[in-house]
Amino acid sequence: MATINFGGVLENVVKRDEFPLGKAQEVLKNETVAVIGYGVQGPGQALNLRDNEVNVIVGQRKGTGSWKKALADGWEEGKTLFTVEEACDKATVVMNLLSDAGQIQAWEGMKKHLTKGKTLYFSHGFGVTFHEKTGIVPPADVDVVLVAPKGSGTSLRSLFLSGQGLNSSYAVFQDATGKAAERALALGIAIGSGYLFETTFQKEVYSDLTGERGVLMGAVAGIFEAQFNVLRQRGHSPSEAFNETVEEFTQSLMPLIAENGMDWMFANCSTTAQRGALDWKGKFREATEPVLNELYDSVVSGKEAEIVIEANSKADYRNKLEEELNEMHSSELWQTGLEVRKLRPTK
Ligand SMILES: NC(=O)C1=CN([C@@H]2O[C@H](COP(=O)(O)OP(=O)(O)OC[C@H]3O[C@@H](n4cnc5c(N)ncnc54)[C@H](O)[C@@H]3O)[C@@H](O)[C@H]2O)C=CC1
Ligand SMILES: CC(=O)[C@](C)(O)C(=O)O
Ligand SMILES: [Mg+2]
Ligand SMILES: [Mg+2]
Repeated sequence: MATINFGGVLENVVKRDEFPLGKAQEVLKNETVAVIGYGVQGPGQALNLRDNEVNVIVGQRKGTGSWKKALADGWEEGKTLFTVEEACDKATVVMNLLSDAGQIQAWEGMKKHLTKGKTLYFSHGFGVTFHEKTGIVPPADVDVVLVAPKGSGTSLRSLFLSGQGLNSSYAVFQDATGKAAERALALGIAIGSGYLFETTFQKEVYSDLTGERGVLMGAVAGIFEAQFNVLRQRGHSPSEAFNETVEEFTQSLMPLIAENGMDWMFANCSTTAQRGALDWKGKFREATEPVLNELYDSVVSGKEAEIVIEANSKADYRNKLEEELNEMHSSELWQTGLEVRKLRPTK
């Protein structure tokens, strides 16, 4: 553990140099780790574990698209690729990376195999926190832990391959063996996390649902649409509206924020821009803070969980999501984006 001063607040975090991969491998050396679900997080975590020489198998519904993806990634049926229940049976560490709605449907079948001393792992606090809606109540004699990478499984894999890592939170919900925290950290390091910060299942799900509905996805999508629309309505060309809303943000200014913070990005823009942005920033904060509070309340009340469970438990939930993403894809905004991306010079 390292104590870091985050802008005046002290917090304990776990870095790779204090919990090196060798230590994680030692903790996991007698474990059979089953990654259940091969959607987005499944491949990222399973492939990183495999490359880190952890004894890992995959459990997935046979014949699905994800099953085929697992085969294509080199998992072998009957050797390292099994049905969900078979993998849970063989495993000592069960990593539940099914979709949050899928976890509800698969739970009874998985629970049978969670015998004394095993570890049950999640990458989201959803199922356990909203147990009244999900029915996910782990047996008392298993360790229950969480490692939640703060980003897409796709990035978890690509950053691992480039020698970097995504930060993750970790939590212990139930420590039946006295080893739950050590196991959580070992798994966190072995899946390729950057640094790990401690949380609880409840705090993880509250912050995660807020973040993705808010700034990370919902808000950014909404504010892009709003500004693009205003510029188009005021007579600007698609090129101008798109470049001034999205392309400049992702290609020029966002990387500067990532590199050295918001003030650094501001400092690299004109004094004209700085003056105006500093003046308007407060207005945007005030306009959005009530919306974010409304969102947080909706998360805490369980309403967001209910909506997700109801929608994503339907047989055709993927078609419905795809339809909505297609609508986004075919909008003038994102069709402009498609063309603008093609116009990016290549080396
Ligand atoms: N997508 C991401 O990058 C992130 C996901 N998470 C969390 O990780 C977990 C997994 O998420 P994703 O990878 O996005 O899941 P996903 O939506 O890609 O689904 C994963 C797998 O679940 C399987 N599945 C769905 N319903 C099933 C059922 N009834 N029975 C058996 N299998 C079923 C699907 O075949 C699929 O392969 C979730 O708890 C999610 O909140 C956390 C951080 C980021
Ligand atoms: C990628 C991630 O961490 C999200 C946005 O919370 C999710 O996919 O659920
Ligand atoms: Mg998240
Ligand atoms: Mg999430």
